[in-house]
Amino acid sequence: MDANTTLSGQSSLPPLLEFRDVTVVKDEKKLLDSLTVTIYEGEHVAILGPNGAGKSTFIKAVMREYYPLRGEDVIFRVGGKDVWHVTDLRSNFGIVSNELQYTFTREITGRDVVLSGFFSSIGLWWNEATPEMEQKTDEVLRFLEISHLADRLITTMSSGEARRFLIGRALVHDPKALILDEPTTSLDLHALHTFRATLRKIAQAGTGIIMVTHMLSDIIPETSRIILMKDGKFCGDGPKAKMLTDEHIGGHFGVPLHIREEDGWYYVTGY
Ligand SMILES: Nc1ncnc2c1ncn2[C@@H]1O[C@H](COP(=O)(O)OP(=O)(O)OP(=O)(O)O)[C@@H](O)[C@H]1O
Repeated sequence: MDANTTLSGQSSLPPLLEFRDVTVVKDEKKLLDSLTVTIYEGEHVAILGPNGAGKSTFIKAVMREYYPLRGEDVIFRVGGKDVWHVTDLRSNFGIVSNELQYTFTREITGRDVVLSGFFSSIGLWWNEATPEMEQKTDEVLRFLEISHLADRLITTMSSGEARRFLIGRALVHDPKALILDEPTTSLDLHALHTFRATLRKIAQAGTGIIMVTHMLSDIIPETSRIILMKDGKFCGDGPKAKMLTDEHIGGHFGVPLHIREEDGWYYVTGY
């Protein structure tokens, strides 16, 4: 429990995300099924679920790529507001996903990838970059300790290096939370180590981390809350130590397994 959370589990900070009874249907298939959740500002949350659970779809709903079916009880609120211009959502959420990384195939530098966060674009419209944007970009590059790589073309970087520039791109708006969709896919051990250190630094600086993953080893020690997702539904939600047990996780993924905790990190063996 962090300093901003009361014994009842309610945060004293304002809700960042409030969903009630959110159902998303595509091609006559229910991708999200009556999701109800409140995530508070500054909370570090991992949403765990097997392949096809609906994790990426949930993120798409948060970013208003998908809208829920209408209903009397439905709440679909971000930062206390029901209606958003999609670009304004960026002040609440910075997003990092593999999907996004694959779109950066053009020959632009790491610095321009970060700067492009101001335009929600892949490339840049040069004449629109203001001195304030340039300054913020430099600040983010320094914070992430990637200034020395900034002039390299993104296409010549390793996956791990490129991933950190994508985080930079997501951070230029000082979002209240960073949303990460299976962020460690294709990272080697060294890249993983650096990436995790970066995430911890962001979490400790006060930006919420909301991560969807099927890997327990992705969950940084700062994460306090685990939400379990399967078949488009949330089927468990609670403090990390209570949720990350052999019984809960084994049952959720449908395999016998053993979970071991070491220095705040969780590892799965025996499956
Ligand atoms: N636009 C769509 N139309 C129809 N079905 C879809 C659409 N998008 C996703 N799905 C289906 O919805 C289910 C959930 O997909 P989603 O990508 O959200 O799962 P996920 O939990 O992120 O999975 P993974 O861990 O494999 O990335 C899958 O069965 C997927 O095939």
